[in-house]
Amino acid sequence: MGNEQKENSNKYSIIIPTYNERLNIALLVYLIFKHLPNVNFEIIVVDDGSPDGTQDIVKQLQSVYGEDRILLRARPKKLGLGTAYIHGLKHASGNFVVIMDADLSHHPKYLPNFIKKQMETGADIVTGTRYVKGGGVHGWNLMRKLTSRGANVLAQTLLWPGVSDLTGSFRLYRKSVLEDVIGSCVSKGYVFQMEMIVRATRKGYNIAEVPITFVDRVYGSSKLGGSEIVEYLKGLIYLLLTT
Ligand SMILES: Nc1nc2c(ncn2[C@@H]2O[C@H](COP(=O)(O)OP(=O)(O)O[C@H]3O[C@H](CO)[C@@H](O)[C@H](O)[C@@H]3O)[C@@H](O)[C@H]2O)c(=O)[nH]1
Repeated sequence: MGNEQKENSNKYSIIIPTYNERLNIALLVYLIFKHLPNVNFEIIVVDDGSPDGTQDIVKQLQSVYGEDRILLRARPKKLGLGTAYIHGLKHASGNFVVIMDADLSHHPKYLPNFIKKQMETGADIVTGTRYVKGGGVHGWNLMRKLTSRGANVLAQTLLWPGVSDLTGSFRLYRKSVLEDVIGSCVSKGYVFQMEMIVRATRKGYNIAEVPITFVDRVYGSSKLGGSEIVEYLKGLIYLLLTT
């Protein structure tokens, strides 16, 4: 980004929810620092008492990078993705907030694109999308691809949000916008991503998109199960009736 980064006086709070991400978190943090050399940012890890000892690794990373650059805001047990973001947001000191997964499926190499896009467009939200030219998904089996595609097509058809990827979570928000929208969200699990973006469009916020390729995790396993799919369908009906 060259000169643009030097002129960028914003601060970015990167919120990373973790549950059993011991094998991924160090590489992720390394890559974030590598790809944002001239950017003012903090990383906020919201760990839900991961039994694999994710917090021990985060503490080691704090000793390397500093507790002002990596904040650990733990919760005692697994309480869901939506509330993990809310928890992280409470501790964010930046005027922009990035939300991304810990498992490297959201590659930090895209972070400069999010920042550049926001600065060029003045958007309130920049959302990573797998479903435009230049974006994609790598490493999912057919069932997972169909689930994601189906969830998006269903939501596009019923809710008309004008955003191509409703269920992705790699996003940059103006902090004030995130605080405003998050307060009206009721979802706690994965459906939270869709609710956020639908409510933001209904409130008239300006949303830009950047293509990303989502690469399935190498280490650990997805926490997306059948119960999350049922919750998604319930959430979709709820949004249909209330927005
Ligand atoms: N703190 C906390 N973190 C959690 C929890 N559940 C999951 N996470 C963390 O949230 C991130 C995403 O979890 P995954 O289980 O890896 O998600 P996924 O199945 O790959 O789903 C991804 O893609 C979906 C779209 O297809 C997204 O909807 C979803 O948010 C996520 O980005 C990871 O960093 C994981 O450790 C929780 O209850 N609490």
